[in-house]
Amino acid sequence: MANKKVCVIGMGLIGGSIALAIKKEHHAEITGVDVDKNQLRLAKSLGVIDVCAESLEAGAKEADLVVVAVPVTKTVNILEKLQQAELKQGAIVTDVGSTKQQICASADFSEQGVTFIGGHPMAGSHKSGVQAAKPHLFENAYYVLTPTNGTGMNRVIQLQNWLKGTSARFIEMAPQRHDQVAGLISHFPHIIAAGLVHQVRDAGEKDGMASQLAAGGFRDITRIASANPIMWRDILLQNKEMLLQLLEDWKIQMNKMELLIEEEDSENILHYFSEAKSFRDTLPVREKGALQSFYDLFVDVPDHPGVISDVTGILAKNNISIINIRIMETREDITGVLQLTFRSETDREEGSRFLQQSLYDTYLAE
Ligand SMILES: NC(=O)c1ccc[n+]([C@@H]2O[C@H](COP(=O)([O-])OP(=O)(O)OC[C@H]3O[C@@H](n4cnc5c(N)ncnc54)[C@H](O)[C@@H]3O)[C@@H](O)[C@H]2O)c1
Ligand SMILES: O=C(O)C(=O)C[C@]1(C(=O)O)C=C[C@@H](O)C=C1
Repeated sequence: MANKKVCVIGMGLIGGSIALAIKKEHHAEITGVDVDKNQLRLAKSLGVIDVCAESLEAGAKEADLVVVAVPVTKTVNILEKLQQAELKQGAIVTDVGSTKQQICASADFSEQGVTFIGGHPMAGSHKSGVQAAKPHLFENAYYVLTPTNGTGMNRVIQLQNWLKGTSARFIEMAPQRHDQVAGLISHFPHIIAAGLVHQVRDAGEKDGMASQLAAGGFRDITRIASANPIMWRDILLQNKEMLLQLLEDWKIQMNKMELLIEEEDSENILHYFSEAKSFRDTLPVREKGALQSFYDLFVDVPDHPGVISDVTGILAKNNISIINIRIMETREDITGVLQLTFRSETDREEGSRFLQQSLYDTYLAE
């Protein structure tokens, strides 16, 4: 799509990643808008956008596609402003918000000859800001679109075409259904993660031992508590009814567990964990979406000082980031195994290639 224009409002993690994904597939000029001028300048210097807009209205005016990527309460304000603004006839406006009902209810562009289609790429990170943006952030993730009955099929296809570079899997859903599902698998777990962190903090242990020992499991289950608090405050406020219902269900579940422990009901405690394990084990592991997925690579390493920094150095030199590294127990025939965790299949493949070029043996699990 040559000579086309895209406007991305909100130059953070998601806006930046969408802009990069669009750049991969289209020769469009991308204009960025952000209230934080530093983020906007950074986006320009990183090559995420081509132009910094002076204002929301100026940025959106000539755009064929407008993507709103700000916290969800701000999304509603911005959509209202866009409805008062001059937009290009036939443009598509979309958003990336983690909630859909209030946003979609606030978007009526019919008088402007513009189509609004709500969207939510169901992958992300606890990091914020354009510096964390990646073109492949949504690779293999579900990308929910919420067209209404009146949205032409060709408009949905056009939007999917714009977003082709995300390599995401599009799925259509009604806004209400989206908020139910996202509440269950994303919004509510966030409350629990933050709650667990509060529980440790409030225990107020003087020797700080619990924080010091908080390792593996605790860090895994609470990673998302490090996410942007403004983003999550807004999500909770917009999905109020569903979250209140889920809190009620949770209390019932915890009361049940309280009783089982009180009664030392070993059979049913075992049953509770076994059932959870069976269900958890059936969830897709190599796909993003409801659950974040990671891509592991195993590397045989000799027992030699500096080997870890050599491996990480090779990856860093080639701009491949890893999100975790673990030294696994030594096997008899070789001296050590490093488990490297990548964010995407592409990163893992590239990482493996560069390490093999440096004569490391790499392999996947199983
Ligand atoms: N982070 C995730 O994992 C994730 C995943 C999918 C969807 N989302 C959704 O994406 C949206 C953006 O999240 P993010 O993680 O990119 O946040 P972020 O904090 O990285 O970026 C948000 C950006 O929006 C800007 N902004 C705020 N108000 C603005 C306004 N009125 N006008 C212009 N710019 C404004 C901020 O300055 C910031 O640069 C949210 O709606 C969130 O629910 C987030
Ligand atoms: O991986 C993370 O850090 C996320 O929290 C990503 C996550 C999620 O809950 O899965 C968070 C909010 C978004 O709306 C979509 C994805």
